[in-house]
Amino acid sequence: MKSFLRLHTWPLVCLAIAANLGLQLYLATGELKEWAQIDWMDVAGEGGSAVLALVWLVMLLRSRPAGRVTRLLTLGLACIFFAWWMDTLDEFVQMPQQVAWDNWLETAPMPVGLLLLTLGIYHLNQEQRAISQQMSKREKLFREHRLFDKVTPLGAAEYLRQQIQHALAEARENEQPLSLVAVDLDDFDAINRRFGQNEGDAVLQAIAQLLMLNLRRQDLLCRLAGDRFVAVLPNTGEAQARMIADELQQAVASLAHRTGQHGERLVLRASTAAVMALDDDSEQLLRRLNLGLAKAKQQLPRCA
Ligand SMILES: Nc1nc2c(ncn2[C@@H]2O[C@H](COP(=O)(O)OP(=O)(O)OP(=O)(O)O)[C@@H](O)[C@H]2O)c(=O)[nH]1
Repeated sequence: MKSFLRLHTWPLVCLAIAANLGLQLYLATGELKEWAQIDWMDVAGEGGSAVLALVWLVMLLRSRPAGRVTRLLTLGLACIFFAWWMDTLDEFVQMPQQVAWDNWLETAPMPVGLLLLTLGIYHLNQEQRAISQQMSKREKLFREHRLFDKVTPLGAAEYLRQQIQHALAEARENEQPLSLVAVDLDDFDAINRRFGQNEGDAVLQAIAQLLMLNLRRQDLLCRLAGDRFVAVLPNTGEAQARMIADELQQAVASLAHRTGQHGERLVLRASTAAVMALDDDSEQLLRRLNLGLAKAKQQLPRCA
């Protein structure tokens, strides 16, 4: 609970301030109703809805990683909670006849909240479709458990090798280019040492999801080893593969990953390499890719 509160301090504090401001405003302007004037059915309906909106908000914040979808859904639910909260206060406080802004406070946040929620659900849907497309590739060989990684939902090294062989054969048959891109986290070992293996696993999972979302429908992402991911890019030349590698590198650098225990923000960086298949077989192609990555790593500034 403590770590949850620490992770989501800002949205929760802002919501508490807004709810409290609403309460203070009503108390300063109106008069508390007599016990007999209170409509308890309305209190139960509107108050219950406000509580449910708050429960949804907490469930959302507990289950989702930070990002645009989470922000939109959080804002939407916060507006909906606020509208129901103000509606509930109305049952306890009699506002003067001439005051009209209380109606605005009760009704205006609701359509705004629903709009934000709709936008959030739209982007969530896009995100899920991208993940499902990647997952469906995994399901093709679902029974071959050993081919799949234990930490991320990706194919492991052997699966990657098989898929490169298939992709090479297909590329030759269709006379199309084929490229590979590798993404390798920089100084990942330090995360394991500082935060432990479980946090390291969480980072690998977040990176796997992020890379999948940034690849195209036809691409296949696998985890080659440790913190090294490889994407197979059908019908892609070297220049385009290089561009995709740069995009993936930027996506990693802008990921806002926070540790599960203390909510510390981790700054992640990755090195990338891109190669296009020439006359090589899958092993030669992977070797060239690893060489490219070793070169990129050599250019990194090293800590003393
Ligand atoms: N948490 C976690 N760590 C892993 C896993 N597989 C490998 N590792 C660790 O990943 C680290 C990889 O270390 P290195 O290859 O030196 O990579 P690095 O620290 O990113 O260094 P550079 O690549 O040179 O920047 C090692 O500490 C491995 O123990 C895994 O499944 N989970």
